[in-house]
Amino acid sequence: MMSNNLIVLLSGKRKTGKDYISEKLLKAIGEDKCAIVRISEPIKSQYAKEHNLDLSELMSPNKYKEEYRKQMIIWSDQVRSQDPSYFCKIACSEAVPKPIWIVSDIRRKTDIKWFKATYGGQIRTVRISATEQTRVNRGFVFTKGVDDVTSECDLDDYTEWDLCVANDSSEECDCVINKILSLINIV
Ligand SMILES: Nc1ncnc2c1ncn2[C@@H]1O[C@H](COP(=O)(O)OP(=O)(O)OP(=O)(O)O)[C@@H](O)[C@H]1O
Repeated sequence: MMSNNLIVLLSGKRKTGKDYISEKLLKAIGEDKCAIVRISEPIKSQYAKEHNLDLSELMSPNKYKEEYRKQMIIWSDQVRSQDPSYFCKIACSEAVPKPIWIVSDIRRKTDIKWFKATYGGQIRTVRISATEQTRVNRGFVFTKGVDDVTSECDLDDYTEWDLCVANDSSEECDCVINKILSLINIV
């Protein structure tokens, strides 16, 4: 990436709308200036490779993916115990160079630490929330081994967000997009 560029780190619990907001931001900023970076991509591709699985199935939001979610969390934690920023580094090295990156799935304090240590003042952090009822309406089902472990809970007590936003409705979502755009000085 060139200097003076920005990286927006998005965090939020399952079904708060991280992907949804990332796609809306991408459209609002424009694909010429912006790319979505997913830390889950190298996790899935490396997991698939090591376990001889079909990556396209693993990437799709279906039952197959859900079955492997727990196993992938355990496997990726083992990798992280050797190198906490392993997947962040791969995701960034494989990302398309653009002035603005939106990292759609920040889950750990060590992720934020690595991004800040590597990209310094280019980082903006955003926490997305939604009520439990909203998340349930969007299909959230509490799953042991997924929703009660570090990957889902590590950032619950993080307080240094540049911006905290609620995404419970389409009206709120427009407001969320505008707030993020003004955080990165695009409006
Ligand atoms: N503001 C909104 N208005 C309407 N639908 C929304 C809104 N935000 C999210 N959704 C819908 O809620 C569902 C969950 O959103 P999304 O997949 O973006 O969540 P997520 O935080 O990325 O979840 P996960 O961590 O499980 O991947 C999707 O079907 C999405 O279209």
